[in-house]
Amino acid sequence: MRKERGLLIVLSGPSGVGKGTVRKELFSKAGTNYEYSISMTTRSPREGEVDGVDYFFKTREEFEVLIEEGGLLEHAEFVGNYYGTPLAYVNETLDAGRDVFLEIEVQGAAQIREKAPEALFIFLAPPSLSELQNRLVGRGTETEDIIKKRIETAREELEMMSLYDYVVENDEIQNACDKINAIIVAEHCRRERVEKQYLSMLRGE
Ligand SMILES: Nc1nc2c(ncn2[C@@H]2O[C@H](COP(=O)(O)OP(=O)(O)O)[C@@H](O)[C@H]2O)c(=O)[nH]1
Ligand SMILES: Nc1ncnc2c1ncn2[C@@H]1O[C@H](COP(=O)(O)OP(=O)(O)O)[C@@H](O)[C@H]1O
Repeated sequence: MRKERGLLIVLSGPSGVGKGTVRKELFSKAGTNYEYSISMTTRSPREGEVDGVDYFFKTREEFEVLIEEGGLLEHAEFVGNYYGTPLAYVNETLDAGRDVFLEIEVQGAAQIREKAPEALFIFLAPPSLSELQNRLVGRGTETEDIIKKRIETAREELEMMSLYDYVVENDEIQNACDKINAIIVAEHCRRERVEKQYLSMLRGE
Protein backbone atom coordinates (compact mmCIF):
# COMPACT_ATOMS: atom_id res chain seq x y z
CA MET A 1 0.00 0.00 0.00
CA ARG A 2 1.58 3.32 -0.99
CA LYS A 3 2.06 5.93 1.70
CA GLU A 4 -0.37 8.83 1.48
CA ARG A 5 1.26 12.25 1.33
CA GLY A 6 0.32 14.43 4.30
CA LEU A 7 -2.25 17.19 4.09
CA LEU A 8 -1.08 20.81 3.90
CA ILE A 9 -3.33 22.94 6.12
CA VAL A 10 -3.22 26.72 5.64
CA LEU A 11 -4.72 29.01 8.30
CA SER A 12 -4.89 32.70 7.36
CA GLY A 13 -6.65 35.74 8.69
CA PRO A 14 -5.90 39.34 9.58
CA SER A 15 -3.36 40.28 12.20
CA GLY A 16 -4.98 40.28 15.62
CA VAL A 17 -7.84 37.91 14.78
CA GLY A 18 -6.33 35.26 17.05
CA LYS A 19 -4.44 32.92 14.70
CA GLY A 20 -1.52 32.51 17.08
CA THR A 21 -3.79 31.95 20.07
CA VAL A 22 -5.94 29.40 18.22
CA ARG A 23 -2.86 27.64 16.82
CA LYS A 24 -1.25 27.36 20.29
CA GLU A 25 -4.50 25.99 21.69
CA LEU A 26 -4.72 23.42 18.86
CA PHE A 27 -1.14 22.29 19.47
CA SER A 28 -1.49 22.19 23.25
CA LYS A 29 -3.84 19.20 23.02
CA ALA A 30 -2.55 15.65 23.17
CA GLY A 31 -3.30 13.75 20.00
CA THR A 32 -2.79 16.70 17.64
CA ASN A 33 -1.56 14.90 14.56
CA TYR A 34 -0.31 17.75 12.42
CA GLU A 35 3.04 19.51 12.59
CA TYR A 36 3.52 23.26 12.84
CA SER A 37 5.86 24.78 10.27
CA ILE A 38 7.90 27.52 11.97
CA SER A 39 8.19 30.52 9.64
CA MET A 40 11.12 32.76 8.86
CA THR A 41 10.76 36.49 9.45
CA THR A 42 12.77 39.70 9.42
CA ARG A 43 10.53 41.16 12.18
CA SER A 44 12.28 41.74 15.52
CA PRO A 45 11.40 39.24 18.24
CA ARG A 46 8.72 40.39 20.70
CA GLU A 47 9.32 39.99 24.39
CA GLY A 48 9.28 36.30 25.21
CA GLU A 49 9.58 35.11 21.63
CA VAL A 50 12.28 32.50 21.04
CA ASP A 51 14.29 31.97 17.86
CA GLY A 52 13.48 28.55 16.40
CA VAL A 53 10.25 28.27 18.42
CA ASP A 54 8.08 31.24 17.46
CA TYR A 55 9.97 32.12 14.28
CA PHE A 56 13.40 31.77 12.75
CA PHE A 57 14.48 35.40 13.01
CA LYS A 58 16.56 36.55 10.03
CA THR A 59 18.13 39.75 8.73
CA ARG A 60 16.80 41.13 5.43
CA GLU A 61 20.04 40.02 3.75
CA GLU A 62 19.70 36.46 5.04
CA PHE A 63 16.05 36.37 3.99
CA GLU A 64 16.84 37.62 0.49
CA VAL A 65 19.47 34.88 0.07
CA LEU A 66 16.81 32.32 1.06
CA ILE A 67 14.43 33.72 -1.56
CA GLU A 68 17.14 33.60 -4.25
CA GLU A 69 18.13 30.05 -3.37
CA GLY A 70 14.51 28.90 -3.66
CA GLY A 71 14.42 27.88 -0.01
CA LEU A 72 10.90 29.14 0.62
CA LEU A 73 7.57 27.61 -0.36
CA GLU A 74 6.07 31.10 -0.25
CA HIS A 75 6.99 34.47 1.12
CA ALA A 76 5.42 37.89 1.48
CA GLU A 77 6.14 41.34 2.76
CA PHE A 78 3.70 42.30 5.51
CA VAL A 79 3.71 45.80 7.04
CA GLY A 80 7.43 46.30 6.39
CA ASN A 81 8.78 42.83 7.14
CA TYR A 82 9.36 39.62 5.23
CA TYR A 83 7.69 36.37 6.30
CA GLY A 84 8.15 32.99 4.63
CA THR A 85 7.67 29.23 4.88
CA PRO A 86 10.74 26.94 4.71
CA LEU A 87 10.27 24.63 1.72
CA ALA A 88 12.43 21.67 2.82
CA TYR A 89 10.66 21.17 6.17
CA VAL A 90 7.22 21.22 4.56
CA ASN A 91 8.16 18.80 1.78
CA GLU A 92 9.96 16.36 4.07
CA THR A 93 7.09 16.29 6.55
CA LEU A 94 4.40 15.85 3.88
CA ASP A 95 6.48 13.15 2.15
CA ALA A 96 6.70 11.29 5.47
CA GLY A 97 2.89 11.19 5.44
CA ARG A 98 2.36 13.78 8.18
CA ASP A 99 0.12 16.83 7.95
CA VAL A 100 1.65 20.31 8.09
CA PHE A 101 -0.08 23.36 9.57
CA LEU A 102 0.86 26.82 8.27
CA GLU A 103 -0.24 30.02 9.94
CA ILE A 104 0.37 32.69 7.28
CA GLU A 105 -1.10 35.86 5.83
CA VAL A 106 -3.20 36.02 2.64
CA GLN A 107 -0.53 36.81 0.00
CA GLY A 108 1.43 33.73 1.03
CA ALA A 109 -1.75 31.64 0.98
CA ALA A 110 -2.44 32.84 -2.57
CA GLN A 111 1.02 31.60 -3.64
CA ILE A 112 0.29 28.20 -2.11
CA ARG A 113 -3.07 28.09 -3.91
CA GLU A 114 -1.05 28.30 -7.16
CA LYS A 115 1.67 25.83 -6.19
CA ALA A 116 -0.33 23.35 -4.12
CA PRO A 117 -4.03 23.72 -4.91
CA GLU A 118 -4.75 20.43 -3.10
CA ALA A 119 -3.98 22.14 0.24
CA LEU A 120 -6.80 22.89 2.70
CA PHE A 121 -7.42 26.63 3.09
CA ILE A 122 -9.09 27.96 6.24
CA PHE A 123 -9.71 31.65 6.95
CA LEU A 124 -10.06 32.79 10.55
CA ALA A 125 -12.40 35.78 10.64
CA PRO A 126 -13.00 38.29 13.43
CA PRO A 127 -16.55 38.83 14.72
CA SER A 128 -16.21 42.45 13.47
CA LEU A 129 -13.57 45.04 12.48
CA SER A 130 -14.01 46.86 15.78
CA GLU A 131 -13.41 43.63 17.71
CA LEU A 132 -10.30 43.05 15.58
CA GLN A 133 -9.03 46.50 16.51
CA ASN A 134 -9.78 45.83 20.20
CA ARG A 135 -7.75 42.60 20.05
CA LEU A 136 -4.79 44.25 18.30
CA VAL A 137 -4.76 47.16 20.73
CA GLY A 138 -5.35 44.83 23.70
CA ARG A 139 -2.40 42.62 22.74
CA GLY A 140 -0.18 45.66 23.22
CA THR A 141 2.70 44.39 21.11
CA GLU A 142 2.67 47.05 18.37
CA THR A 143 2.93 50.83 18.25
CA GLU A 144 -0.16 52.88 17.39
CA ASP A 145 1.22 53.53 13.91
CA ILE A 146 1.80 49.82 13.17
CA ILE A 147 -1.67 48.93 14.54
CA LYS A 148 -3.17 51.46 12.13
CA LYS A 149 -1.29 49.90 9.20
CA ARG A 150 -2.32 46.39 10.25
CA ILE A 151 -5.98 47.44 10.43
CA GLU A 152 -5.76 49.00 6.95
CA THR A 153 -4.23 45.76 5.68
CA ALA A 154 -6.98 43.79 7.45
CA ARG A 155 -9.66 45.44 5.30
CA GLU A 156 -7.95 44.11 2.16
CA GLU A 157 -7.34 40.71 3.76
CA LEU A 158 -11.01 40.31 4.65
CA GLU A 159 -11.85 40.70 0.96
CA MET A 160 -9.90 37.50 0.25
CA MET A 161 -12.07 35.42 2.59
CA SER A 162 -14.29 34.03 -0.16
CA LEU A 163 -11.29 32.33 -1.84
CA TYR A 164 -10.88 29.99 1.12
CA ASP A 165 -12.39 26.49 1.44
CA TYR A 166 -13.72 27.35 4.91
CA VAL A 167 -14.25 30.43 7.02
CA VAL A 168 -14.25 30.06 10.81
CA GLU A 169 -15.26 32.96 12.99
CA ASN A 170 -13.01 33.31 16.04
CA ASP A 171 -15.72 34.19 18.51
CA GLU A 172 -14.62 31.87 21.32
CA ILE A 173 -11.18 30.25 21.11
CA GLN A 174 -12.39 26.71 21.91
CA ASN A 175 -15.29 27.01 19.50
CA ALA A 176 -12.93 28.03 16.68
CA CYS A 177 -10.51 25.18 17.52
CA ASP A 178 -13.32 22.60 17.50
CA LYS A 179 -14.46 23.80 14.07
CA ILE A 180 -10.92 23.73 12.65
CA ASN A 181 -10.36 20.18 13.92
CA ALA A 182 -13.72 19.09 12.49
CA ILE A 183 -12.79 20.57 9.09
CA ILE A 184 -9.47 18.69 9.10
CA VAL A 185 -11.15 15.38 10.02
CA ALA A 186 -13.79 15.90 7.30
CA GLU A 187 -11.11 16.65 4.71
CA HIS A 188 -9.28 13.43 5.58
CA CYS A 189 -12.51 11.45 5.23
CA ARG A 190 -13.12 13.02 1.82
CA ARG A 191 -9.60 12.25 0.60
CA GLU A 192 -9.63 8.68 1.86
CA ARG A 193 -12.94 7.97 0.15
CA VAL A 194 -11.81 9.57 -3.14
CA GLU A 195 -8.55 7.56 -3.02
CA LYS A 196 -10.49 4.35 -2.39
CA GLN A 197 -12.72 5.10 -5.36
CA TYR A 198 -9.70 5.82 -7.56
CA LEU A 199 -7.97 2.57 -6.59
CA SER A 200 -11.06 0.49 -7.23
CA MET A 201 -11.42 2.18 -10.63
CA LEU A 202 -7.80 1.24 -11.43
CA ARG A 203 -8.58 -2.37 -10.51
CA GLY A 204 -11.51 -2.22 -12.93
CA GLU A 205 -14.12 -2.79 -10.23
N1 LIG B 1 3.18 34.72 4.03
C1 LIG B 1 3.52 34.41 5.27
N2 LIG B 1 2.95 35.03 6.31
C2 LIG B 1 3.33 34.67 7.56
C3 LIG B 1 4.29 33.68 7.80
N3 LIG B 1 4.45 33.56 9.14
C4 LIG B 1 3.60 34.44 9.71
N4 LIG B 1 2.93 35.12 8.76
C5 LIG B 1 1.88 36.13 8.93
O1 LIG B 1 2.45 37.42 8.98
C6 LIG B 1 1.57 38.29 9.68
C7 LIG B 1 2.35 39.08 10.73
O2 LIG B 1 2.88 38.19 11.69
P1 LIG B 1 3.35 38.73 13.12
O3 LIG B 1 4.23 39.92 12.93
O4 LIG B 1 3.92 37.57 13.88
O5 LIG B 1 2.03 39.27 13.78
P2 LIG B 1 0.76 38.48 14.37
O6 LIG B 1 0.49 37.27 13.54
O7 LIG B 1 -0.29 39.51 14.32
O8 LIG B 1 1.15 38.09 15.77
C8 LIG B 1 0.50 37.40 10.29
O9 LIG B 1 -0.66 37.47 9.47
C9 LIG B 1 1.11 36.02 10.21
O10 LIG B 1 0.16 34.99 10.13
C10 LIG B 1 4.86 33.03 6.66
O11 LIG B 1 5.70 32.13 6.76
N5 LIG B 1 4.45 33.44 5.44
N1 LIG C 1 -11.63 34.33 20.60
C1 LIG C 1 -11.01 35.38 21.18
N2 LIG C 1 -11.72 36.21 21.97
C2 LIG C 1 -11.12 37.27 22.55
N3 LIG C 1 -9.81 37.59 22.41
C3 LIG C 1 -9.06 36.79 21.65
C4 LIG C 1 -9.62 35.64 20.99
N4 LIG C 1 -8.63 35.03 20.29
C5 LIG C 1 -7.52 35.76 20.50
N5 LIG C 1 -7.76 36.79 21.31
C6 LIG C 1 -6.81 37.85 21.77
O1 LIG C 1 -6.58 38.71 20.63
C7 LIG C 1 -5.22 39.15 20.61
C8 LIG C 1 -4.62 38.79 19.25
O2 LIG C 1 -4.48 37.37 19.17
P1 LIG C 1 -3.27 36.70 18.39
O3 LIG C 1 -3.40 35.24 18.59
O4 LIG C 1 -1.98 37.35 18.76
O5 LIG C 1 -3.66 37.10 16.88
P2 LIG C 1 -2.90 36.89 15.49
O6 LIG C 1 -1.90 35.79 15.68
O7 LIG C 1 -3.97 36.56 14.51
O8 LIG C 1 -2.27 38.20 15.20
C9 LIG C 1 -4.51 38.49 21.78
O9 LIG C 1 -4.41 39.41 22.83
C10 LIG C 1 -5.42 37.31 22.14
O10 LIG C 1 -5.35 36.99 23.49
